[in-house]
Amino acid sequence: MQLRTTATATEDDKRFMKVAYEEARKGYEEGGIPIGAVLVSSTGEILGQGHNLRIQNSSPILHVPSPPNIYIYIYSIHPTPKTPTNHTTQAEISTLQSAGRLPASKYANTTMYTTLSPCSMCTGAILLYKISRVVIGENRTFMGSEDWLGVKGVEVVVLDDEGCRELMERFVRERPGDWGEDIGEEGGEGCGC
Ligand SMILES: O=c1cc[nH]c(=O)[nH]1
Repeated sequence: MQLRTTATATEDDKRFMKVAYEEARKGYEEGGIPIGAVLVSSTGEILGQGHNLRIQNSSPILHVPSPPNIYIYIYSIHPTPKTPTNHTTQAEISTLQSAGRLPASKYANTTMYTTLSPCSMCTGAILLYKISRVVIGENRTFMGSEDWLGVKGVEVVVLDDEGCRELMERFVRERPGDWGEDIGEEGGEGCGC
C-alpha cells in the first residue's frame, strides 16, 4: 500500500530526506541498520536527527540502562538536549531523543523525515507528540503503520526514493537476521524486496 507519492513532495522535502539518508548511511558504515530520520520545524530548523542504533547499542528496542530517569523509550528524558545519544535504537526514536525535551507546542507543524516507512513503535511516538507530517523515503522494503498515521490525520508523503530503497535492500540481503530482529520477525521476513 502506498498512500501518497512524490506529487506532494517539495524541494525542501528532498533536501531534508538527503539529511536522513546521510544518517542512514552513517548507520550502515557503523555496521548498523541503515535507517535515518530528521525532525524539522515549520520554519525549516532541524530539531533533531539520528539513525537506528540497534546493532551499535546491542540493545533490544529500548530498554535503556541509563540515565535512570527514563520511563519507557517514548518518554525518555535526556539531560543534554540536542546531543545525539546512543540510548535509543529506532531511527525515529533516536531522532526524537536527539531533539531533547520539547514542549507539546514545539512538535506542532513539525515534519519527521524518515528513510523507511515507520514501524508501529515509531508511529506511536509520532502520534503521541502530534507530529503533523511524515515524509517517508521508501515503503517497498517494509510497510509500516502509514495507514494508522493517515487515520489520525497526519499528512504522509512517500518519496519512493531509489537511494533509500537500495540501501535497505542491500542491508536486508546482507543481514536478513538482523533486519528481522529489528521488526520482530525471524530471518528478515517482512521485506518485500
Ligand atoms: O520505522 C522503523 C522501522 C524499523 N527500524 C527503524 O529504525 N525504524
